[in-house]
Amino acid sequence: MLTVAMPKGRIFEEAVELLRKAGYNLPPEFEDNRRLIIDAEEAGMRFILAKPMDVPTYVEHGVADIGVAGKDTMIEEERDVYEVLDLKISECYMAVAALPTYEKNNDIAPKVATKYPNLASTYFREQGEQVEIIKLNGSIELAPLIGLADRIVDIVSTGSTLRANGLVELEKIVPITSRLIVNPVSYRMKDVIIDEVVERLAAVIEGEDE
Ligand SMILES: Nc1ncnc2c1ncn2[C@@H]1O[C@H](COP(=O)(O)OP(=O)(O)OP(=O)(O)O)[C@@H](O)[C@H]1O
Ligand SMILES: O=P(O)(O)OC[C@H]1O[C@H](OP(=O)(O)OP(=O)(O)O)[C@H](O)[C@@H]1O
Repeated sequence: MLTVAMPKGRIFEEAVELLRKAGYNLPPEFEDNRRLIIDAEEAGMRFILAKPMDVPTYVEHGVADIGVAGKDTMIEEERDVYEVLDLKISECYMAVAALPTYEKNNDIAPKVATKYPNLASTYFREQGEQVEIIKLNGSIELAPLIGLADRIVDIVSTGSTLRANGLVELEKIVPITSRLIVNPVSYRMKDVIIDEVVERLAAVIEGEDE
């Protein structure tokens, strides 16, 4: 049995679709979103359904052999796991945004609100800019509107959340897609089954790219 950590939320459905296309027979329990552990005996897999940001933690600790995680989560969490395949799902990017009236004032460290404090502080350090990071857990776009922060670092996909809140994108930081990640010990012990999962998923992804 392979234990697979899956992110609840928006990646979940796309990841399930990918696994089904790769020939894994997943039971109807996948449509019941209150279940946190689902056995898919035919596929030889047990799925655990975690918060997206926690998937690398489960995989690093080895309670899941493999998992699906956004690149954003991988950058933020820096867990000791292997990233083996770009699943090319849940495409988006990380960006800096602000109100259109925002002007840089080099004398004061601007406040930056984000759900990704590590990613954001690394980015601004690399830019040579000193900022104060304010960690929030969601609705990041609210921060500049009510004066909590000067800028935000957040995920952009269609851009409609920024537009709806009158914010403008200032810089793109990094493109994001979901990745297949693997626990290093599991990869040694279960290399044959894990390689098969990687190959089957890769074949579907390549087929969809054509
Ligand atoms: N607007 C988006 N479009 C495409 N992919 C996105 C978008 N927002 C987030 N993602 C990707 O999906 C992952 C999970 O996002 P989701 O919004 O489902 O969870 P979350 O906001 O981290 O969790 P929760 O809201 O349960 O705390 C992110 O880590 C990112 O990789
Ligand atoms: O460019 P868009 O297509 O509008 O997508 C971007 C939005 O999607 C995500 O938020 P989510 O819906 O996960 O809500 P959250 O703010 O609670 O994280 C992200 O944090 C942005 O707010």
